[in-house]
Amino acid sequence: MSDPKPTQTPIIAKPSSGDNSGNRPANRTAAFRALLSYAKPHRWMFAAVFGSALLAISADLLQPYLVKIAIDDELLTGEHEMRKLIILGAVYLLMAVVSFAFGYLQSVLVQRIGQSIVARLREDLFRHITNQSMSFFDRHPIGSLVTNESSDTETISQFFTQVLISLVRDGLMLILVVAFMFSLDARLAAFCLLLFPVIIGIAIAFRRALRQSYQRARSQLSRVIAFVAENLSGMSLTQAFRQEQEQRRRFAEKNSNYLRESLREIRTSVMFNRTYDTLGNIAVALVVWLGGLAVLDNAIAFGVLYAFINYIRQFFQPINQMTQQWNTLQSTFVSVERLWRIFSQEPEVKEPSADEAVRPAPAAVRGAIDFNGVSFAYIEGRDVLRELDLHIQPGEFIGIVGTTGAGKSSLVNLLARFYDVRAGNIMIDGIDVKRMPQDDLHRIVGLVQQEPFLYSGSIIDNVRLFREEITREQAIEACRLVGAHAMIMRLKDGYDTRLSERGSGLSAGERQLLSFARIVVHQPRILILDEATANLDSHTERLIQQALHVVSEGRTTLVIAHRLSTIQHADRIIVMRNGLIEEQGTHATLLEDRGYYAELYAHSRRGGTLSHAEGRLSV
Ligand SMILES: Nc1ncnc2c1ncn2[C@@H]1O[C@H](COP(=O)(O)OP(=O)(O)OP(=O)(O)O)[C@@H](O)[C@H]1O
Repeated sequence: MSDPKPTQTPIIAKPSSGDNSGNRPANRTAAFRALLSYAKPHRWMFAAVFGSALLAISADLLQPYLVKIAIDDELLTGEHEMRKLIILGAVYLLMAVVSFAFGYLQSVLVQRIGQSIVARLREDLFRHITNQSMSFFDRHPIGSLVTNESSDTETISQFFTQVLISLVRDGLMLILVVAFMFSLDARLAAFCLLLFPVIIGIAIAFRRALRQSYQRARSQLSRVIAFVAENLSGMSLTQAFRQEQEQRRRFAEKNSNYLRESLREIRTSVMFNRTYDTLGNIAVALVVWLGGLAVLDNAIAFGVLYAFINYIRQFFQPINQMTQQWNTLQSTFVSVERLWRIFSQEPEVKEPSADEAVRPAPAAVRGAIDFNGVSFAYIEGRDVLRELDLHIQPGEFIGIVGTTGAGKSSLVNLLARFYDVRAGNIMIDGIDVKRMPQDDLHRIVGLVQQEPFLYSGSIIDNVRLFREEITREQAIEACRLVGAHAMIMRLKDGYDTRLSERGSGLSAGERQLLSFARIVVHQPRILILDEATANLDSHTERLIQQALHVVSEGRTTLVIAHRLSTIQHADRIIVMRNGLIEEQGTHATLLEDRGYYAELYAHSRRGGTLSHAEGRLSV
């Protein structure tokens, strides 16, 4: 019942062989090389950016040179020709226009490249995550995956739109400024280059402070975000236990920590910029002094001094810009490594190779299921199912009951191949589930979860799961069949009612009815139902019973039951305890045996549910 898994591979999905453990520290160089491979398809655009930057900067740098010509060749010679001055003025204006036009083009192109790279990256990442096995989601909290998908990809976008462009543009600018200065006067230019070590020294001195303050501010911000996310999802608990004031106090504390660190970061950054500015001003003063002496000695022309003063300012600007990218570069490293770690993980549940794959036609599947000596562990060494044997006939209705943690959900998770068995095998109609492509398997095995997941969208979309080939009429007919029609018609917009996140506008029972309708529409040959533990009112419970009766008709059905009434009429009831099947039989034979099931039954008659901790009877 899952959507088909796309086969297109992401550019950075494949780490070199031997590097796919996923848990070992990511290799930064390899990660960056992979990231740059995303830029490869845009190489011509990058060339256009480079060309535009070159033109814009050259036009910028020519302007002081034109003024220098006007001063030295026209104004100070006393033989100035108006025509030449007008031409110089016009060229100056033209240069300003060229600088504007190509500067604009370069910025637009670079944003375009950056955004398309990141859109592609986000898509690949989402595809990669959706292809992962359930064990991956056990290891990666949803919150951190959301951060990967949103802010990590955004940081990488900044790498292309800010860091890379700064390296190109400011690097070019620096080279051209130095070239212009040397062409004007090698001595003054050499003097300016002496400032380089000072500039580098200041950058190094500030770098540590900048990085630390940046990291501290980021970590305080992520604490604020995590706290808000946690609180929003637990809001009902907060209100039920009157925790609002305490939570507000904790939030205020985190918020003020973030404020303090942000202000510190800004102070460090401003201090750094001002220091640079001051250094720039000192350099100008020195140039005026040294250059002024040279002009008085007639060693250089006045226009040269004028142009030099301009260039020395432009000399500091790119260096300042490039050092400012340091923080972004640092966070890009962190983000790339984090994404690389995700991309390096191969799904643990593997698709069968073309030779092994068996693709039974869903309609021809009879629905016989065999668990042969199945052992399974989520964590190595801690088996939750132990050499379990279970053979189910086509069309059989199986009820599964047992203590909490007995392994009921694990059993059905293995049948749907969310995880792979550690030992033994699971067959459907004699075919090992490992040999069925997952698309086919999920068309054969339909699942109604304890907490059915509803997408934000309309009711109709949720029933047909966005599949266009299923008509509205078919979806409505399915809802009628499972008895959900009346309930849906009571909603504001009927079948077009838009559900909020996870279907929070509906009750647990209503959500289950909708997922029954999905089963009717998608027609899997095997149905797994993890019954909702929520206490349903007797009317909804009756509706669910009837719906279950309808959807189990002609299908092999496995129901993990929390209410006895759901499975009392099952063909067979499996009683599980500590990863083993303790008893099995019909309701009547199990009661006769006076074993664990009879004990559970007596307990449920007193008003308890069927699963409880380690077999201890608690109401
Ligand atoms: N994702 C997981 N990672 C690690 N251990 C898990 C995971 N899911 C379940 N377990 C453990 O496996 C054992 C069996 O769990 P399972 O969910 O199959 O029990 P269950 O019989 O369905 O229980 P319940 O009736 O409470 O749903 C439990 O000890 C549980 O703690």
